[in-house]
Amino acid sequence: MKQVSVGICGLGTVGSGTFKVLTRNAAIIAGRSGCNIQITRIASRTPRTDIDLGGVPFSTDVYDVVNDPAIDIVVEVIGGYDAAKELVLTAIKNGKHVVTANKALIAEHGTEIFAAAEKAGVIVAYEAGVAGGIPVIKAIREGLAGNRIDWIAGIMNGTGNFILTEMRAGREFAGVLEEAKALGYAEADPTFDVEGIDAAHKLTILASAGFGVPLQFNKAYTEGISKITPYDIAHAEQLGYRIKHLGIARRREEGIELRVHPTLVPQDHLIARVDGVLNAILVDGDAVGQTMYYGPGAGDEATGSAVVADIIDVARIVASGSSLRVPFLGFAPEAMENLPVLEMEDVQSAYYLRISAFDRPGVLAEIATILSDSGINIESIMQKEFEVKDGRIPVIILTHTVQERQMNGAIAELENLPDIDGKVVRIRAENFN
Ligand SMILES: NC(=O)c1ccc[n+]([C@@H]2O[C@H](COP(=O)([O-])OP(=O)(O)OC[C@H]3O[C@@H](n4cnc5c(N)ncnc54)[C@H](O)[C@@H]3O)[C@@H](O)[C@H]2O)c1
Ligand SMILES: N[C@@H](CCO)C(=O)O
Ligand code: NA
Repeated sequence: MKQVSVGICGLGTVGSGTFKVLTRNAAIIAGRSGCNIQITRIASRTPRTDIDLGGVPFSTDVYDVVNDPAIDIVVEVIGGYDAAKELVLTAIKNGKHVVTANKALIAEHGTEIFAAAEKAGVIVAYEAGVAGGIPVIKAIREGLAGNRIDWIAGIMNGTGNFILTEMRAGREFAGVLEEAKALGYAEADPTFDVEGIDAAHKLTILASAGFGVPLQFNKAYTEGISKITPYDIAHAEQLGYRIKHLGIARRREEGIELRVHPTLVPQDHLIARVDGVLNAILVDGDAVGQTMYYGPGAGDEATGSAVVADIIDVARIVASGSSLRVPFLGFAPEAMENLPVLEMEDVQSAYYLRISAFDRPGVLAEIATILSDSGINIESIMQKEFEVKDGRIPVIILTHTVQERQMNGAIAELENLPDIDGKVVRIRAENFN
């Protein structure tokens, strides 16, 4: 049996989950991989006294792992950018395969890292970075390899979904975020979760693997959930929708839509039922139609499950000596297409609007005229007399799909009306057609 030696860098949530899964399921893993996979070194800045490392040498310097000539696979689960990038590039230079859970690193520096790995003839695997334990990278790069993928959309941040789920049950934003941090779901900087940056990292990777376009995180549109109010959650429900924080990547002839924002989804769609820390990714392929991948998007052993699957993949390839590998982003580098990422003004979406109108006769007609003159069709409109407060009444509108540019123009006109008070609240809506 081929010996494969693994070194783990970072013994936090994911590092410890990986250690536990690899250790507990060693016999199953040996059976599946045909290899004797052993953890031979662990390094992490903060030692853990709560885990029995079974005599595996531990140090606080990750370069004890990266520079150990006996190690075949380096697992990078320290997180962050600079130190992680340096670690990964050094491991590659040292001829080691890398398994990482670091989507920020791949989304922002993947092009450089993959090029270095290609040159060195080593593998960089990152399944754990996208939707944690859900094998969605495997599904897209391998299971759906025969399809032209047209769009990918989903809940790709567990912390954000946990917050929205608990807010629907009446809890306050800040308290739920504290709980998500304590449960180990949140990023080191939780604004990455709340403001959609983490989801945009994952979406960037999914779009590349799905469409065969370069990683373009800096072009992704990112809007968080911190401005979502219980009022809008309740009114979306009354319209038959639920608010979810979605990443949406759509391939159109003229380019790629790449956007993360709160989104109204139909209550009877499966995705509306995905609650708590769970994630779900919908992938639409021309041959297969819509498929959905659902499961835990964060957590120690759930994420460890994906890290270990990548380790097994690498071990099988190392053991077989095969040079035929799944390309890092699912397409041969020379087959990647330089499709542009569309400006946000060019994306197409339906919209939920909340307008604070002075309760005067004719105001609804004024609103309807502006929307209709802008080519925007109204799907439904809601106004409740009993909600009048300080002479203002909320008007809730759901529109059909339009170009964001049209909507921006209409909103600017609405906000100029003397009968409208303050800013119009807009939340995009999606029907997955
Ligand atoms: N927590 C999750 O559920 C989850 C899920 C998927 C992906 N991820 C990703 O996995 C990575 C790790 O996340 P985590 O939640 O395990 O973080 P964590 O903070 O729990 O663990 C990171 C560990 O690495 C150590 N570390 C950090 N920098 C170091 C350095 N320069 N040298 C040595 N040790 C260092 C820290 O001391 C800590 O023990 C991140 O990239 C994160 O985005 C996390
Ligand atoms: N902070 C991330 C971890 C998993 O990538 C989340 O909540 O989804
Ligand atoms: Na995954």
